[in-house]
Amino acid sequence: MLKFTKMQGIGNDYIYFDGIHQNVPMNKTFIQRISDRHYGIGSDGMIVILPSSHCDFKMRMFNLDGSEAKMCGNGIRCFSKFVYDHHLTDKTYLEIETLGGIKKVWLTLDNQEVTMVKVDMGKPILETKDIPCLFDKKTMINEAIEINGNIYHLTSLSMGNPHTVMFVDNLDFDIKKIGPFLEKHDMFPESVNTEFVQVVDRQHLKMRVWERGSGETKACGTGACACMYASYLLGLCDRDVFVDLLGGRLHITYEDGHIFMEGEAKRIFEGIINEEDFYV
Ligand SMILES: N[C@@H](CCC[C@H](N)C(=O)O)C(=O)O
Repeated sequence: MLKFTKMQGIGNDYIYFDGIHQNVPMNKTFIQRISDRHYGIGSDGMIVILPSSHCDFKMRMFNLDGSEAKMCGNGIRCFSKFVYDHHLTDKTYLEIETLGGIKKVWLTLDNQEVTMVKVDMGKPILETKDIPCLFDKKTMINEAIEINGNIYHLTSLSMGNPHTVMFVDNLDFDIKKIGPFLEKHDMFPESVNTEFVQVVDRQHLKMRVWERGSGETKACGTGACACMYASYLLGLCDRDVFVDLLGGRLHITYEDGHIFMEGEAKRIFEGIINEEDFYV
């Protein structure tokens, strides 16, 4: 039997497992089935809390299709609430090992309950070879790219995971027509998360996201950071902005070369499953 907690950060929902006190299966079939919204618990994917040799904890995260990602912004906020609420730590400053590097996290408490979480998301990476993005220039900043006979201006970067950002006049469009196409485009050998961004003013951005491995989600924390940094690079916003996503708002700042993200983290429910039920 496996204990789990379903949590969400502005609507980006994952199933969280304590992998310190129980053995958590991390194979694709199990992840796809528990994440299924009709036959499983239902989520955008799965996140596992693990011990770390040099940090407070280690996070591993998996998308809905079972693929593993190096970082998850909304996930790391809920991860941090999980370890505090489950008494795995009493610290309100944490260092968390991820496949995308060590992330520093600050918890805000209200009546001993974690409500808001701030994360140092690190330095954005622009070099195409490190995103990775197969493009014949060192960076892809507002480059006109032809896709399916249309020209799109893309800015690509890594926030530990790959993102490409496209500016649009409004967010009311059929994301299924373009999201999956960019996700699987040859230009991105490890696939990509795409942010569609509308600039409201210099302190306010709106975005929708098509996530690699999960499709359209209500929010993406690394995506909101990518969207802010791309907008900042192009001179479209200040260093301190609010990003509105379908599921809620994140506060993103750019300080001393690092991106900081702050937002809510919420528990939805807890439960116990029999692993075997998810292989049939
Ligand atoms: N929703 C996440 C990002 C999850 C991983 C992403 N789909 C990828 O494969 O890179 C976030 O909040 O950052």
